[in-house]
Amino acid sequence: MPSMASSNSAQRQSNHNTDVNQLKKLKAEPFARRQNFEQHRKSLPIAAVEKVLLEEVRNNDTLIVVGETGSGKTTQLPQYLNNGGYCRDGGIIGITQPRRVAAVTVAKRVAEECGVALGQQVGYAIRFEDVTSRSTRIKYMTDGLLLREALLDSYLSKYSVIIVDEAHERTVHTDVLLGLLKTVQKTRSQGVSDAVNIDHREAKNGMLLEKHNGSEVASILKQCQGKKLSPLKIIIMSASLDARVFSEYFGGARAVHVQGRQYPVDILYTRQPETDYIDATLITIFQIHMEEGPGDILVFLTGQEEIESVERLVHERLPQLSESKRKLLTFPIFSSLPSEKQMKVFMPAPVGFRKVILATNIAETSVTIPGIKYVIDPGMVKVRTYEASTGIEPLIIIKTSKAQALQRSGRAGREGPGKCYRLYPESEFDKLKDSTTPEIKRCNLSNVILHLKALGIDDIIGFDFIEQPDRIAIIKSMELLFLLGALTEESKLSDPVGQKMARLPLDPIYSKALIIASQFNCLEEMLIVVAMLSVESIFYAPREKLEESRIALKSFASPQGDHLTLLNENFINSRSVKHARDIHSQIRRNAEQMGFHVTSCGDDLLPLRRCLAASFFLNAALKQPDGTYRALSSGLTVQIHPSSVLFRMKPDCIIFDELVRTNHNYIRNISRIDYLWLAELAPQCYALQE
Ligand SMILES: Nc1ncnc2c1ncn2[C@@H]1O[C@H](COP(=O)(O)OP(=O)(O)OP(=O)(O)O)[C@@H](O)[C@H]1O
Repeated sequence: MPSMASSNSAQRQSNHNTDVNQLKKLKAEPFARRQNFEQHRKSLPIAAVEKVLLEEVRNNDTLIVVGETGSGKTTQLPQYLNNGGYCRDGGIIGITQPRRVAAVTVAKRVAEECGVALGQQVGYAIRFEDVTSRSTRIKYMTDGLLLREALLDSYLSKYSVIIVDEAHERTVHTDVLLGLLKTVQKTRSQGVSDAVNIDHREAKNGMLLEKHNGSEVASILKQCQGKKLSPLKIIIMSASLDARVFSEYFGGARAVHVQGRQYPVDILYTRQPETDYIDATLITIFQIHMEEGPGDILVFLTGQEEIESVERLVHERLPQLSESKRKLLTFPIFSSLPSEKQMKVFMPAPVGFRKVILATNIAETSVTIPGIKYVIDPGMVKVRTYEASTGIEPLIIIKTSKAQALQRSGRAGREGPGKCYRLYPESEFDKLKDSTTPEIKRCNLSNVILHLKALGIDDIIGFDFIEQPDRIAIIKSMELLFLLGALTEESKLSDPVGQKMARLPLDPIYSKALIIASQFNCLEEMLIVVAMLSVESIFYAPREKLEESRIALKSFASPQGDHLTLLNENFINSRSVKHARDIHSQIRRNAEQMGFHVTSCGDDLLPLRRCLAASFFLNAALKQPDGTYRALSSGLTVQIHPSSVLFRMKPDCIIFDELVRTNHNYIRNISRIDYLWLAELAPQCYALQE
């Protein structure tokens, strides 16, 4: 027995030792990690100018910071400002990113560097996802989200500093935000203390009271009352930005250049132009895999279809390699991929495997994807354009700008030296445009106008944009909003339609469809349709099995059209379906918060089609004798896309969701409607002639 006891005690002793050792290890691990982070932070080029930067921010209300990719701007500057006292008195440092994935991953990284739980001192907020708390002092977010916040608090009063990151991308949100920040800064520096006025104004136009319940309104008013607004510091940041444009816009603001990059990136060009960049991409992937040392590969492609096709081709070719060389894993990332799938690219590859990330320009700026050593850049990008004369928004594939090429190569060289393979000759690089045409110059402006109107900015043409959008585009977009009932004849936001549309984070036509559906008692169905329309096609039709997939689609096609077919739950592309489900639950929550009644029209889907006619009436088309269609508002001759269930049926009158321009003007997502409904449901557009 004693021996037992002694053995037990020996066992206990040994357990105790193990526990203590484990505890020591546990304590030591974060300590070692923190030391690593400290070392890493000190080694970044920006660290050498920390003091200078703080001094510049102190002396200037607006500052432009330009530095090479990976120099530490996005992750470090907010931390410097926090340490420099800019969060005293509860102020928040807000950093905007053009893309959700950057906001999320950078926030995670900075929380780790600061040794805090994500959502505490460091957090992020993106559409429908808020990972912040009362203690958050450094907040990463999308530029679109900050614009939405401005609807609630016109002075952005909780922010002491706002950093607009990747400003060179000139997304439409960035441009609108810059204009707004300029006004906010001016007002705040005039020392406006009567913040209650903002809330009265908002309460008057019904926004604030609708958005919050009574107690929230009271608490917001309390926060604002008597609080003197502090001046707002604005920092505009990018690696490849034309500092002069921003400096001029902000009245000659100072620009600071952060010199140096962390690791070199070798840029390689092809000798000749490539005729097929997909094929060249595949060859380069395998060449790197066979000939180069360890390190993951990041490939830039133009969209989901291209990514999925390269993914398939890589997998088809892999079996031709020797067993030991087959350890290659592909990971796609594009904006309509659900976030948890997007996050997979940030996970390390299993030991011995090489990761190939197939990305759109979503991974072009701000992000650090651990493990990336090689970047393949075919030099192409897909952009949406806008033709004001016809109101159509074709997606086209164009060459990248120099700024984009630099950003892409900058995704390597972040953890060690890297290589970037540009799949075009060097002489071509010299011919590229310096920067991308700002989105505001090539997009439908109806969302922007709706937003500005909701912010109380009525004079859109007179708004101080960094670059004025095309006047005709403004007028056309206002016309569209008027026809949708969002604007009054005096061009004011209508109440309640315009107010509600401004609050729904959707394309105005989709918002309108939801509003009407709540009146037609088919919101349940319309929420599904809108969610499905918000993702890339849920139907998967590989080129080599086109006929088979068409037969499969037929089995659940609705003779009334594609919108009703979307309701039949025959989900095929699980990725898109998952994403559509997420969007569905988000917009449903949104609609419920706004007091919409989510009811179903049951088996009789007639109200849903009438509702589609009442919201998509600007996209109505009539069959012509030769089987093509004439789009009623633009007068364009269009054709039903072969993927539509109505491709062969060809009804007399239809509405469509999208026009895609290839060698034809194809329309997609189509529903059969009755011609007479147009005059009945959209008389503002189709009054019947006596
Ligand atoms: N998630 C991460 N994992 C590993 N290292 C990271 C991560 N995020 C940042 N880093 C490291 O921190 C460095 C600085 O990143 P940061 O995003 O601050 O640079 P930046 O100057 O803003 O670059 P860019 O202009 O490309 O956005 C990176 O080069 C990388 O070494």
